[in-house]
Amino acid sequence: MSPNASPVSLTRYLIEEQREGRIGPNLRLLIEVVARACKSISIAVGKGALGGVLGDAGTAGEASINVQGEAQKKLDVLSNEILLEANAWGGHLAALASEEMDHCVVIPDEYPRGSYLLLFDPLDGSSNIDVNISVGTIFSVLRCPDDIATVGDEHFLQPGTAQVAAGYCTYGPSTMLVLTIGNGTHSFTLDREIGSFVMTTRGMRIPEETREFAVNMSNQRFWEPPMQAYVGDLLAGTQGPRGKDFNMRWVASMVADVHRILTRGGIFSYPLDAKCADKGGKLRLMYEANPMAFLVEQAGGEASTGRQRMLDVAPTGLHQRVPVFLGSKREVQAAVGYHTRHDMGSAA
Ligand SMILES: O=P(O)(O)OC[C@H]1O[C@](O)(COP(=O)(O)O)[C@@H](O)[C@@H]1O
Ligand SMILES: [Mg+2]
Ligand SMILES: [Mg+2]
Repeated sequence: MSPNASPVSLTRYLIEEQREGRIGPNLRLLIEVVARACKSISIAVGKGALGGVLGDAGTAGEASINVQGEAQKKLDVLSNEILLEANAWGGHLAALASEEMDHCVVIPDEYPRGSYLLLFDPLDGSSNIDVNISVGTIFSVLRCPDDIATVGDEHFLQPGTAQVAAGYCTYGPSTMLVLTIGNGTHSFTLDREIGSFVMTTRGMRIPEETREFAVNMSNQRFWEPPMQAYVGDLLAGTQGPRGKDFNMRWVASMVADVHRILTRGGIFSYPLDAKCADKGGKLRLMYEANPMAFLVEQAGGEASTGRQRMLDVAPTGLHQRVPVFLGSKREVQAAVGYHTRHDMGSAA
């Protein structure tokens, strides 16, 4: 446990925040339900091959494909079902949207309509499931407009600044929930013996400077010129204009890469490249980039598309993709600088 952490459970933390008037009882309940679902996913992930949950979803040799055109893993489908079932009874939610579903699921009329919208990436880093590397769940909470007759996908299309809560759960050597309700970013570690999340860092802070970057280098030749120039200068180290050597890490689970950056600094980027340019990027705005941007800003970092603050992007689709740069403030500003200078026509 970090020296500044108080030994409080997630439940107690949320009750304190409610007492302070920062959240209402419905948002508290919603976060508790998501956390409970994450515990179930953690158990399924932890069983691995013994639970029969590894490998691709689908039957009779036919791959199951999601709305993104990506093959689903069994755990993608199972995690999605766990989150849907946990939230289905209503009360706190009006509708849910997921990476794994084409459109939102609206809480049926027979249940009271809640005041929130929940978005999630039920299992992030799917390519790592079968090789026992950390994966995670990412979630974002928005308010549901109250002057509407029926809820639809369009009501989710709110900028990241409208998020009232965001978080992720990482299923690694330990299971950790990292949460913000707009009052700092805090981490909770699952105590498996007692079955509850216990706060292990209150107020995570990302160092402003870094010597570590995270990017999939195999895409280098597909990047735009400003990204080529930026990473070229990182690789030049002490011999180049940055004047320092950089280290590189790439887990290929956004949750794990962002968790490292929240813990010890760094910059994470999934830039625009020629392979994904027609889609706008690789990572999804509503349930990957925006919740991570909220967490990172609340920890003193920055998050950008390279050309715009991430949280200011006006969404146009539930599954919209964006380029992503996030992490240590000065390093994100440096990466954005290359894009700005390039777009202004000067040498990056
Ligand atoms: O395999 P690549 O191209 O390096 O992409 C890795 C990225 O894709 C993702 O796995 C996408 O998430 P999903 O697994 O939820 O589709 C990110 O977690 C990760 O940062
Ligand atoms: Mg993902
Ligand atoms: Mg996913």
